[in-house]
Amino acid sequence: MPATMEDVLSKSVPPLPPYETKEKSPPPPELQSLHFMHYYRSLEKGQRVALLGQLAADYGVDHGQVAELSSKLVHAQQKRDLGTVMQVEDRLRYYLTPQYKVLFSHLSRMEGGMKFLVDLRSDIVEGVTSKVADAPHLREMNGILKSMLSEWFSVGFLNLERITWQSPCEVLQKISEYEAVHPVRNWTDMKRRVGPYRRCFTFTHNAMPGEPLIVLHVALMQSILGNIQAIVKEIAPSEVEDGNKIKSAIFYSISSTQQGLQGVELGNYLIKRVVKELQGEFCQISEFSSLSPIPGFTKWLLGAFNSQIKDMGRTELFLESECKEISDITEAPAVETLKRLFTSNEWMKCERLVKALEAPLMRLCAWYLYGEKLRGFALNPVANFHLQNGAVMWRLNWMADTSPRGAAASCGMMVNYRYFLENTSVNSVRYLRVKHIEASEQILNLVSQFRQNSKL
Ligand SMILES: CC(C)(COP(=O)(O)OP(=O)(O)O)[C@@H](O)C(=O)NCCC(N)=O
Repeated sequence: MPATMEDVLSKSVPPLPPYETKEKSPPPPELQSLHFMHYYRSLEKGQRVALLGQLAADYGVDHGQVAELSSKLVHAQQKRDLGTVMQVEDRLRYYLTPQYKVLFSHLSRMEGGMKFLVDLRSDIVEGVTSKVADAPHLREMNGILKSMLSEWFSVGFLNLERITWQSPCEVLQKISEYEAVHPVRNWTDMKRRVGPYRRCFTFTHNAMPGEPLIVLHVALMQSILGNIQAIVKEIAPSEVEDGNKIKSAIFYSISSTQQGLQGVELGNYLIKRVVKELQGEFCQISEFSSLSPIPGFTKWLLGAFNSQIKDMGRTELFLESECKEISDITEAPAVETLKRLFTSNEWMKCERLVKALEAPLMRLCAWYLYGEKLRGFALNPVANFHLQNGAVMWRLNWMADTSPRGAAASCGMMVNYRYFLENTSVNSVRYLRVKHIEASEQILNLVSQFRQNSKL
């Protein structure tokens, strides 16, 4: 008779030891936790979410115990009995521990257990976002497991590894497969990314050997670049790397490889750690900046454009003079041209059109990055990531990525988020606390041009 979820859970989730013997309770038999791992892995995706929902709901906090202790605490406070208050608070702290936390702790100490927990959290994250399971309990379990993972994957337990052409082939293969920003085309491309004037760093964890947790690609240049083709398409230089030429580090791709570590902020830690590494290697290096894509801009622009056409029969995103110039160049109504613009990169081959579109698209994109918000934070996820890290929205670049991918995502524009090392902490706090976006004069000028010339 196959075991039911309830059987497996009741046998493999160890009870919270009584408060009085919490220090002396032996761990549950490893077999129990192993059984849970094997059973969980045997389930289909949908069954896993159902089990997680049941685990979260039935093996969480003992609410009865918490309620009883809470009333005891109120009573002790009313009697101003500090000794009892302290005792009851310590019990309360203990009994606010969900039962499943004991299971997670045991799993983390088992062979392959950490990777299992990271993958389990990935399923929880998917369950929470897809809302298929008991959301409040699942959200609580997601938070508990995230904070446990944040401790287990804090910087002190992470290994910074530099990937080179001499790294194991399987690691280079993984780096290539994990690249989520500028896909690696072939082994020549991969060799270029770890060759002269390039660095590739990862964080690894001893509990997940051979698994790069997050990958950062860096270009070492004489100045902060505003064009990705100059980085990813360039043929490897014949010259040997000359450290004296290196003044700037451009972070041109960063990719997290474990969805289960979402929210653990590995990207922020990796960037800051790599900055220290590069400062140690190159005494002249003084500038640190990303060269970031702007995923979602074209889609946002098309949405705003279509709703204006639908509501008013015309667009107010572009000046009349701009529409006229576009229509003169294409000998077609500006609206038709602009619609084509958002769905193909043909316009990039027409020099006059590229020139005519620069001013409007740059001011619209600056507004999209600086003005469009989600719960008060930057709507664009890449902007939000770098601003959380304390970077400055520093420079918007025209024709920065003329690949079909760059054209489709953001009409070919890219942005530099610059890390002024002495200001990142202050900028990060201001962004997270009061949602202030630190931006350069170029960005602010483009935003004020938007406010004067375009209407959403
Ligand atoms: C940008 C990335 C690396 C941030 O990862 P991380 O620091 O772990 O984010 P989080 O812990 O804040 O969720 C991650 O969101 C990612 O891989 N995004 C897709 C690729 C990209 N660079 O936009």
